[in-house]
Amino acid sequence: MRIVGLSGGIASGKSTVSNLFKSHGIPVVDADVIARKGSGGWKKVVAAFGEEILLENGEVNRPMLGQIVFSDPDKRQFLDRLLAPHISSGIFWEVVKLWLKGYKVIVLDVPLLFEAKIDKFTKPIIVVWIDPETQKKRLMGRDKSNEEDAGNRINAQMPLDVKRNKADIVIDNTGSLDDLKEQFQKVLIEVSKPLTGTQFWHSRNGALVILASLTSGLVLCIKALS
Ligand SMILES: CC(C)(COP(=O)(O)OP(=O)(O)OC[C@H]1O[C@@H](n2cnc3c(N)ncnc32)[C@H](O)[C@@H]1O)[C@@H](O)C(=O)NCCC(=O)NCCS
Ligand SMILES: Nc1ncnc2c1ncn2[C@@H]1O[C@H](COP(=O)(O)OP(=O)(O)OP(=O)(O)O)[C@@H](O)[C@H]1O
Repeated sequence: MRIVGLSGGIASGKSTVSNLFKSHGIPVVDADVIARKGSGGWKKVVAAFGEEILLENGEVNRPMLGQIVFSDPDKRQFLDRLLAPHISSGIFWEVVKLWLKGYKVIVLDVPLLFEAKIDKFTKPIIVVWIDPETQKKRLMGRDKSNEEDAGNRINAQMPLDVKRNKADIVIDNTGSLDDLKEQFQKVLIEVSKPLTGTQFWHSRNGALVILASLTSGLVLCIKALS
């Protein structure tokens, strides 16, 4: 199985690229662990930040929690530590489900792929890059936020240029959506190439071949001994 890593900076265009993968039939696992009411991550967030962080329907008020953690680095690190095990196990089980379904290529959309050291499990690693000015503009436009708030969120992450240097494939999303789609076509060809030997043996079909070989080997041994 090929596990492609997808990362980038805030508002650099990861979700837009994710949607392109999905529209081409490639499943995307994302790291959203606190959304579901009653989940382990949700319970920890409520215990740590209080019920005032909840909306009337019991879901986490994400803009409110974002406001709290992005204006206080200690609280953000605390939230990260709280959620890290849930993020890892959530991703792991989603990958297992897709493996069982026989998918050969899947994408992990993880904003903090490098920070959380999940990059070592993914190949290739795609980073959606954008120039800093356009990033701030798009972030402020999308979230209707001011410059200070946008700056806090951008500064909470590893600099995008550092992420770019760690990438196998860089998508530059500074231009138009058509530019992005053009680059995406090349990326799609790259990630859809035949699996390498290791990736094949790590896929469900590879595991079935191993199982079938072991079973027939065992049967032959038993026959030879009887
Ligand atoms: C802070 C929260 C409530 C904000 O929720 P909201 O719906 O407003 O934003 P969303 O989840 O879509 O995140 C938007 C972007 O913010 C950035 N971001 C999110 N969390 C963090 C963080 N802890 N540190 C740095 N950047 C972050 C990412 O680029 C992300 O793509 C939420 O992101 C959260 O719970 N974050 C902590 C855990 C987490 O999901 N970490 C990122 C996954 S590895
Ligand atoms: N090439 C583009 N041209 C113009 N707008 C774009 C382009 N790509 C993305 N956008 C817009 O920029 C904003 C950020 O994009 P998107 O939500 O995909 O980023 P993201 O990296 O997933 O963000 P986050 O880190 O906050 O989850 C959105 O409003 C999106 O519609």
